[in-house]
Amino acid sequence: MYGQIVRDGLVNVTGIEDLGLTSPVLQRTSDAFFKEISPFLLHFGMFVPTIIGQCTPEQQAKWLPLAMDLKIIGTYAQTELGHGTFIRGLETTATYDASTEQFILKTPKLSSYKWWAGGLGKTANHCIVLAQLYTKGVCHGPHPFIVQIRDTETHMPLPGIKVGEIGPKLGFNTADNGFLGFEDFRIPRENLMMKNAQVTKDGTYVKVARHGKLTYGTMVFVRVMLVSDMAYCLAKAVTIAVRYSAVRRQSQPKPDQPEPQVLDYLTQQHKLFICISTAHAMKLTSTWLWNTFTGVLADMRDGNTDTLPELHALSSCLKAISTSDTSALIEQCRFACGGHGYMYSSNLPALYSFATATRTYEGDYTVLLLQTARFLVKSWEQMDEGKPLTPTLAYLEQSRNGSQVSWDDSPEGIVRGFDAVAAGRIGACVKSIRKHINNGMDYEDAWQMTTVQLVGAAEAHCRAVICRVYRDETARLTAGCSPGVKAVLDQLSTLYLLYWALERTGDLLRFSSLSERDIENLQARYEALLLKIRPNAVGLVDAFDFRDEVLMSTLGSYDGRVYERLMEEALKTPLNREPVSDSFHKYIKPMMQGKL
Ligand SMILES: CC(C)(COP(=O)(O)OP(=O)(O)OC[C@H]1O[C@@H](n2cnc3c(N)ncnc32)[C@H](O)[C@@H]1OP(=O)(O)O)[C@@H](O)C(=O)NCCC(=O)NCCSC(=O)/C=C/CCCCCCCCCCCCC(=O)O
Ligand SMILES: Cc1cc2nc3c(=O)[nH]c(=O)nc-3n(C[C@H](O)[C@H](O)[C@H](O)COP(=O)(O)OP(=O)(O)OC[C@H]3O[C@@H](n4cnc5c(N)ncnc54)[C@H](O)[C@@H]3O)c2cc1C
Repeated sequence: MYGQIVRDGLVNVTGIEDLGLTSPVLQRTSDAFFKEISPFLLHFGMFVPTIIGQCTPEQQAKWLPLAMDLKIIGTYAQTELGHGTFIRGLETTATYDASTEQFILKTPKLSSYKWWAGGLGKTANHCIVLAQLYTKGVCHGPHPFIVQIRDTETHMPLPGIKVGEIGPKLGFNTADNGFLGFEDFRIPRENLMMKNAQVTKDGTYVKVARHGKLTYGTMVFVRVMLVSDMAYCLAKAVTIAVRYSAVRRQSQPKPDQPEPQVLDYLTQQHKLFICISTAHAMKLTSTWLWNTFTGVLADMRDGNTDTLPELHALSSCLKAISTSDTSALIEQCRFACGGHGYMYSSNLPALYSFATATRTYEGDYTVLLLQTARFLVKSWEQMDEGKPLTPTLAYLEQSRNGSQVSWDDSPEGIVRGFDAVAAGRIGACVKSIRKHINNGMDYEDAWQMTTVQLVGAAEAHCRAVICRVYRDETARLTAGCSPGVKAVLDQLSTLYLLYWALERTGDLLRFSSLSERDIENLQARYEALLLKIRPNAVGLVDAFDFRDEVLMSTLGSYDGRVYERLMEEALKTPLNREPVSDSFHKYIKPMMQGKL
């Protein structure tokens, strides 16, 4: 099994390398080899980006060619058995020994063991290790080190290294996630990645970065990438589910009528068409976020970190919401395919297990939304002090006078409605925190007592950002399209707004003049729009243009031969190699004869 995985991974990687392509393409093409992920994903997805983001030019000149030519294979080992979210609580230490100009790595107890790094179990021979940096008796917090853990010739773990595979998981089972422990393991001083902080030969710590959190930069990059990845995963899942729903005929709503395609049921359209819209919404938002990200990087290259807090807040909530929505909607696609959606050969289980993992790794959902909430509350307080708001929070101004937004069910009006909900929920959080403080709580406790509302406020902010970006980008990109294409894409973006307006009627009643009659109108418009989209549903998923080799699905193949493919796959299963399993003779027959 593992051997096949590595072979396929290398065919994929070397094929991409020969074509001179980059890691996102690796992620895309690896889908033709793996239903889950390549064992080399962490190498290209985090090890290489960390060398680029955390190393000096001299260090990059040494390590980057080795990594890009696969002369070394790396991963990213930050999480430990005892800590994943709380990076400042990581227990692995790197203590500088000036007499030898080395760092001594230690995992002082079991909970300090690195745990989870993809590819660490059996594939990688190097890794990025986040460890608490000690020099001259002072701890300077977690810093990144590049560490060789295996002999590049024999692949044996180096002396002082304990490494292995963590065992089966819900998914990601082609990633050999591993554990790693250090017993007084020495590395050269130069293996501290020194772009943002340095240690001189005599052990003096020199802070270089203009911002205290640049060590967390790789995580911001991956969070930005994952929004795009989620769009891609959801597009695959809804392609499978819509194509299957066009093939599947079931039940008889009208006597003496043939069984209809299940795609003709309004409830099926309700399950699936939001998935098509959301895939588009996430893709357009991910491109917008990527452009924001590259803009902030450019600012930081000019020494300006002022735009980093907003990027952190955006990448945190968009990663949280895109992964949460995608996990839920891929499961909805599975539900829409009945029993056959539960078959591994449908590929929906693997897509779900990948997406639901992404809701956790690279930053847990709740934790990241609270990071965004921290930025929202700070922005509200700055607005109160008359300071300017960042672009994505301009809508807070409308809440300054506290007047209720009048409901307008045009697409632009619905977008403004979501702005009002976000502003209202952030304001309610600020009010709650201030109430608790006035009642004698300190700020930290007042914050903790408001965290349920803060998570909701961050989600509302994120939803408002997605709605606005999706609406604006659709208008911009369809300006040059044919009327027919423009009409269909406008239907999808309007469906997204109507769907979420109906999901959030409580908030809209609270923070806008939405009435019960307005809700009835929204529901009627939504249902009518589902019917309008139905004729184009298969064409819309075909437009995602997934080859069968990438979709890897008995239910979603282009030719629609679902039952034949299900049976073909069933007959391949090892249990069907012999008509009678030897377990019959060993166990069942003796049991039937009372001999067990
Ligand atoms: C942020 C934490 C939760 C807390 O950190 P802490 O140090 O305690 O800070 P705070 O006290 O909370 O805040 C202090 C201030 O710092 C600001 N801050 C915090 N973080 C950042 C940041 N990242 N950037 C900037 N600023 C930041 C914060 O706002 C405060 O500011 P202020 O005082 O309010 O002004 C932190 O502990 C944390 O981040 N925890 C989460 C841990 C985590 O994310 N771990 C990830 C481990 S690695 C992992 O999980 C790997 C998984 C496998 C990945 C596989 C996929 C990889 C490749 C994907 C490539 C896909 C390609 C496909 C492309 C395509 O589809 O096209
Ligand atoms: C498939 C997979 C692959 C991974 N790959 C890697 C890898 O390659 N490299 C790597 O370093 N790591 C990796 N990880 C680890 C991953 O980054 C962590 O699991 C993730 O960051 C969550 O941290 P945790 O496990 O400590 O969860 P915890 O934070 O312990 O979460 C447990 C609960 O505590 C809650 N919680 C925690 N802190 C707070 C708070 N401040 N306020 C409110 N609630 C809170 C969470 O919301 C959650 O409900 C991987 C994980 C998975 C699942």
